[in-house]
Amino acid sequence: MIIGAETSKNFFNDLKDEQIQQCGVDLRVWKIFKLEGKGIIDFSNEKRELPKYIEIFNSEKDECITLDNGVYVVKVADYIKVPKNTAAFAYPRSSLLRMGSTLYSAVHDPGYEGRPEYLMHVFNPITIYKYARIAQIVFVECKDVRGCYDGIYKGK
Ligand SMILES: O=c1ccn([C@H]2C[C@H](O)[C@@H](COP(=O)(O)OP(=O)(O)OP(=O)(O)O)O2)c(=O)[nH]1
Repeated sequence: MIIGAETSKNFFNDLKDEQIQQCGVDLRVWKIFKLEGKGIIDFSNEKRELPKYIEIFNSEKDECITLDNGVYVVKVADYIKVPKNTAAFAYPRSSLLRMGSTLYSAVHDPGYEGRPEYLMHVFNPITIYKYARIAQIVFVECKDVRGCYDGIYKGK
């Protein structure tokens, strides 16, 4: 079952009122990166390597950036704490889709905390202002959860 925003707003530290939606919470841009080089992914994570992240935008320092068509990684400004019996999924705001860009999200695991990073694909040039609301995250109750996330992305 989806956990509504009146509860899920408590999974964050300091949200702005505009971020609280009907059943989800809008997430703000913090940093945007271009990728340089290749990634390596395997079964055990032993060989796992991320590409180099080149920071091209930081909401703490920059007013806005215009992104040409391409692929970027976006790190959100909002620190999330996913409860133990809960998972979460982030979706692009429909306004972002209407502008010809999208975000791709993986699963936010029970027990994860941190500022998630999403893949952003720009199909039509877009100007992004600092702390722009670009995604909405929705939390769902989970049964039969097998432990909590304690991987390399926790707390970052
Ligand atoms: O699009 C997403 C979705 C999730 N997360 C956060 C929350 C999640 O709990 C954590 C790990 O995600 P996932 O389990 O998919 O990572 P992995 O590639 O399987 O790495 P690990 O081996 O650490 O599980 O990253 C993101 O940053 N971006």
